[in-house]
Amino acid sequence: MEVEGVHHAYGRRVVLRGVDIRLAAGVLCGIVGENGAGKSTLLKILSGELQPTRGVVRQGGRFGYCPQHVVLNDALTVQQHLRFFQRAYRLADLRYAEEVMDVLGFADYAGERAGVLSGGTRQKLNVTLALMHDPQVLLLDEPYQGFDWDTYQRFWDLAVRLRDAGRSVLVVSHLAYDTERLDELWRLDDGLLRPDRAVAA
Ligand SMILES: Nc1ncnc2c1ncn2[C@@H]1O[C@H](COP(=O)(O)OP(=O)(O)OP(=O)(O)O)[C@@H](O)[C@H]1O
Repeated sequence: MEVEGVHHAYGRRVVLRGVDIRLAAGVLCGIVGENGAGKSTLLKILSGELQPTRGVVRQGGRFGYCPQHVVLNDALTVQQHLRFFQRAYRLADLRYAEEVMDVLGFADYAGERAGVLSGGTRQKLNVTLALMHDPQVLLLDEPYQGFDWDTYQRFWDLAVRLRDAGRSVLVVSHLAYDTERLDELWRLDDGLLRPDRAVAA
């Protein structure tokens, strides 16, 4: 995925002022920035949910997008969500989804309606729905919000595993914890992305 000169404004509020980034295969990349810096706006543009005011986004292959705000249907069970997305992604089975559920530790909730799940469990489902078709490019907006410590650790293990399997993983957060797990770290500030630290992979 390649992004060149992306600008975005909401009315007169300019949020992005020329963002460039290249997300290579087999790279685990982080973007940090203060609240309101424009991180979610950038991810919405990368995922195609939002059209930039100006600039180019080039992407190839399957991608998975985990939005910051969980989008679930409270009346449907976890299993029904998986089936719905299985159809949308045209998957033959749910084996990989079930593997991700095991890693995130919520396989026991398959029969529960989304409306009764705890915030952290809703987020686990949100992440699973973004991952279950094994995308080549993964865009994760504050993916570990509400996770307990164990799940948080397992989430990072999974992110590293996906990176090692050649996927591009982009994690956006307002907190820069665990930066040693990342290959690249960028800071979004004043509408521009600047390298915070670059580690040779
Ligand atoms: N639909 C919108 N209309 C108008 N302004 C918006 C809209 N969405 C976001 N903004 C504004 O754009 C700026 C960037 O918002 P964005 O959600 O991208 O920031 P963020 O870095 O993801 O913040 P946070 O860490 O709090 O999630 C903020 O000032 C926000 O108020």
